[in-house]
Amino acid sequence: MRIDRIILRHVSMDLIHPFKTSFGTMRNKPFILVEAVDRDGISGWAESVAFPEPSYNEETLKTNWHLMEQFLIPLLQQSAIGHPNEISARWRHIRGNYMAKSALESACWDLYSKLNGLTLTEAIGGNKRELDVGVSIGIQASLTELLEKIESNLAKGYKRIKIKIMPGWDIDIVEAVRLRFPQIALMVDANSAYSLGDIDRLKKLDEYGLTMIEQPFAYNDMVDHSVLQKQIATPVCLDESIHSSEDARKAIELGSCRIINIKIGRVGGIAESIRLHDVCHKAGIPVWCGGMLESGIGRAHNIAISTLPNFMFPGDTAASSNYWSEDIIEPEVTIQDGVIRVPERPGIGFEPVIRRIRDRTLYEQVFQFN
Ligand SMILES: O=C(O)CCC(=O)C1=CC=C[C@@H](O)[C@@H]1C(=O)O
Ligand SMILES: [Mg+2]
Repeated sequence: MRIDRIILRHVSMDLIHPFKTSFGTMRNKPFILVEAVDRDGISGWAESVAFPEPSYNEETLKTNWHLMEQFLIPLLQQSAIGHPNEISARWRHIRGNYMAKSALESACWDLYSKLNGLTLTEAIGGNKRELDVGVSIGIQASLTELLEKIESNLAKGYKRIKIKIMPGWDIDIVEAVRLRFPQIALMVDANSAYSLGDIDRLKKLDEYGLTMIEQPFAYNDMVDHSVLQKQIATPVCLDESIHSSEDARKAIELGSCRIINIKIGRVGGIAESIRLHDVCHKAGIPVWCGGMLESGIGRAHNIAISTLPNFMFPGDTAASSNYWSEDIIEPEVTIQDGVIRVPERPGIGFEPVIRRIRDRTLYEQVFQFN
């Protein structure tokens, strides 16, 4: 691949519904959109999933822009890239900043796929043509509103319901949801809202047949999660704690979890996501694809990674209409009976709509390659 230029755009999209978790409420999603253009004008696309505040991890939109501009793009400018698998080695001396690395590397995967007439799924080595899909529902103003949201999402066909919990919005809520919907695939995500002192409270969740309890403890913990996992039957799923395939190996070794949520951005890109998937597959630990309220472009990457064989649970890759009045891709991501059909067009398989992107771009910068 001979990249001619990389364009970074600061894009902002309004969510159609506020999304509340244990660490805050989002009403708007600002993010960095990456376009990698080759010398023949073919573009590869991806987005950074870093939030404007360091609430999910320590990265933000601004730290990402700084890392891309000052360190990561200059390393890509040094020489032509053969295969996107080579990219992570170029910046292995740069610590962390996984979401910044992932956005650039993933755009190169899309470009590489298009230049070689492959779908991103084929380039990654995926083997599925359709995916079961779940939906993640934020903390609501009341239990009534939560039950209504679950009802409406089940009616749309979603195969799994994920609800957020935090102290004061947990056991009673899960009990009421399970009472109303005794058979549904139900999971909870605590986003690190609890600590070991809450272990007796969390043990009560074992009574509700949850598919998993996601990230109950600190965003950088494995040890306390292993204490909890030994005391509950419900699988613990790690999200924020896992930044690499090495983290996954250690978490599995410690018995910290029985399931891992893979987010391409959180682990530094597609190549590392594949390595993480393979470590878990070998250890018999199933994975699924989490979401970060992405636009259709990030959603397209999530669809492709979810086609790998050890992605065993419905992911958070809900339809575009669950987030946006209008997405920035065509066609939009849609579901039929809770299933997404994997696109068979080259690359990410969805076309970015330049006019809509322009209408939502607050600032852009072009980085010319020699
Ligand atoms: O619909 C989606 O994109 C998933 C949303 C979601 O559950 C999350 C997004 C971002 C951070 C967290 O709040 C949470 C998660 O941890 O999975
Ligand atoms: Mg999570």
